[in-house]
Formats: sequence, C-alpha cells, structure tokens
Amino acid sequence: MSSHKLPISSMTGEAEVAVLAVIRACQLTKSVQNTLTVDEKVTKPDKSPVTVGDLAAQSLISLHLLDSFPEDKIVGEEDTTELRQNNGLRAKVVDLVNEGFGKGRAEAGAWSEGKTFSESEILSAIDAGSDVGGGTGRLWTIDPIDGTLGFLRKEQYAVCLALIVDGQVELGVLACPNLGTNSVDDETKGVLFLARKGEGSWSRPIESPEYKQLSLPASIPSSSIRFLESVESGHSAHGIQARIGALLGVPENTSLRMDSQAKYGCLGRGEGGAYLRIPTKYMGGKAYEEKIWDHASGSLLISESGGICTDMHGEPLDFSQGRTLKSNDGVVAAGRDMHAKVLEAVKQAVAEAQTGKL
Ligand SMILES: Nc1ncnc2c1ncn2[C@@H]1O[C@H](COP(=O)(O)O)[C@@H](OP(=O)(O)O)[C@H]1O
Ligand SMILES: [Mg+2]
Ligand SMILES: [Mg+2]
Ligand SMILES: [Mg+2]
Repeated sequence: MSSHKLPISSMTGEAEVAVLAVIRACQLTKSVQNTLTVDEKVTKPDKSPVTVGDLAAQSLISLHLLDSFPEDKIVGEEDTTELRQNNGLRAKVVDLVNEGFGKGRAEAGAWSEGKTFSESEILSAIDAGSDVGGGTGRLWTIDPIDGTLGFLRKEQYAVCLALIVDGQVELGVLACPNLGTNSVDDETKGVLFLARKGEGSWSRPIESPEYKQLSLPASIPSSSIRFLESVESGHSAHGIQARIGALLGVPENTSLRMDSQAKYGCLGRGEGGAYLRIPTKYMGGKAYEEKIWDHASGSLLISESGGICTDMHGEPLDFSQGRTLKSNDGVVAAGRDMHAKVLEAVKQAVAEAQTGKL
C-alpha cells in the first residue's frame, strides 16, 4: 500500500489502514443492504437490531487492526453473543467476511487480498472489540454500521472508525455509502470523510481517492439553517429541537433528518448549520449514555472543519470515560460563532420543557 494520496502528514500508516478497512466494510455492507431479508435481523438484549452486515463489518475492520496494530485496544459496538447461538447467522458472517477480502476492490494488492479466515479468527476479531475503553493508551473504536435502523430502511447509515489516544480522538474515518458524494441532493452516492487532529478534514468519493478539504462556516443566517437530527424520535427530543429552532428563527419543519453520523459529515461540509441531539429524558424518556463509537469520528470531523462539537451544556465530549460518554449529556455541534447561540436556545428550550411549558 502507498500513502501518497492521503492528505495528512502524520499517522499516515493508521489512516491508510483505517481507510482501507472502512472502504472494504462499505462494500460488504452495501452488498448486504441490497439483499437483506428479515430473518437476517436479530434483536439484541437492549432491543436494538443487529444484522449480519454489522457483525461481518466489525470483524473485517478488526482483522485489519489486529494485523497492523496488534498492541492497540479496540472498542467495538458488537459482540458474538447472538452469533454463537445461531449457526445460520454465523455461517453467513464467515462467508461475508471472506468475500470482503476476496476481491481487490479497495486497492490492488491490498492487505490479505484473497486470504481466507477461519470461523474462530472471524469470531475472535469481533470479540477483540470488547475492551472497556478509558483514557490511557491507543484505542480504536468501531461502529460497523451506525444507523442500523436506517440501514434496514434502506436509507442512511455510516461505517465509522476512530483512533483515540489518551482520551483524545486523533483520527476519524466515517463513510456513508448512501449519502450524496458532494451534497445531500447529489445523485452520485457514496462519500468518505477523514479527519486528523490538528491537520484538518476531508471528503472523497468512496470509490476514488480524490480528497477535498472541508470547512464549516462560522455562522449562517437563521433562515438558511436546517437542523441535522435523528430520524428516530427515541434518539433525540424532536419537540425540544423544534422549540430551539423557533427560538433561533429557523423556518419550521425544515430539519434534515437522517440516521447515523452522516449528519456530522453533512455539517462538516457546510450543510444544515447545526447538529442537535437533545436527550429524550427531557421529555419524559429514559436516561441514556451516548456511546463513544457513535460520536468519535463525527466530533473530530466537526472540530477539524472549524466548528465546535460539545455536549448540550457546552462541555467537551469526554472520550476517556469508558465505552460511553458518561460524563456528557446530549450533543450540540455547529459553526464557531453559531454554537454559543444554539447553546443559549438549548438552555431555554430545555428549561421550558422541564417546567411543563412545552
Ligand atoms: N435512546 C437513545 N438515545 C440516543 N441514542 C441512541 C438511543 N438508543 C440508541 N441510540 C444510538 O443511536 C445510534 C443511531 O444514531 P442516530 O439516531 O443519530 O441515527 C445508534 O447507533 P447504531 O445504529 O449503530 O446502533 C445507537 O447507538
Ligand atoms: Mg451507532
Ligand atoms: Mg452500529
Ligand atoms: Mg446498534
């Protein structure tokens, strides 16, 4: 492999492996999404869905990391609980992982092209992602399919991989096979985002290594804002977010609702103006700790594009706390000048919700 096409000057080895693994995982998940049947969806103990695509993609990415960086820790979303009880599911995952290495689609001569992995290697690679996380040393975090619900609806999802060193996100890769390459409306689909701490952020088509530097405007007029928010009303408080929009003078019903960290990708390249994730507990929902793999790549992408990404109280996201962002509450991301205004509106809207005024 050669790194000459990467736009970054440090951690090129890590970026090269991460980009290759994510591109291969995208190819795998795309083929699964095209042919997915309902019996390939399994419900996890927390009632959330997982598919053969999630499990195979986590294994494939982990195999790359285990080969290149065997000393590093891995925090992956998925584990093998379901796989070990379901022979059909396990066989399908093994086939998918090996197919993912079978063709030189990502790059000619890429690592392990054509190699076959055994069932136990494939399962161990998934379980390698069971680290507890924390604030010391090098840690990769994988969300093999972020937005599984969007993936099942044949809508947006993202394959996400980030490197966290001593609690700081150093490198983030995020690929969205169904997102417009240059804008949400672009008919050409498939975009990969890359961010390197202190160096910047870029997007490229998944299929070709032509990197374009990203920048997020410091502020945009309220009339042009379209909040980036979850499709799922159980993942963020849509009602409070609508009130935040009203307080800021954002036109009604203009939110860009999409699943996954694709939202961060859009914001990072200047679309939407603000990302909101106000916890549903402020509207009577259950308390929830955000997972590090849902925000590591996206938050670095925002800060490296010139924006600010914090929790809803303006605190930095703290990736040193383990597998979750347990010291944070919700997420707000926006351009450099806009962010403080959004936080003010968040404060007011949440206070209204808590005093029953919403
Ligand atoms: N109650 C909740 N509040 C916030 N996020 C939640 C949630 N329940 C699940 N999620 C997370 O929301 C992610 C999707 O985010 P979004 O709503 O922005 O598309 C899911 O990722 P996965 O699909 O990888 O499991 C999951 O980790
Ligand atoms: Mg996720
Ligand atoms: Mg996921
Ligand atoms: Mg999940």
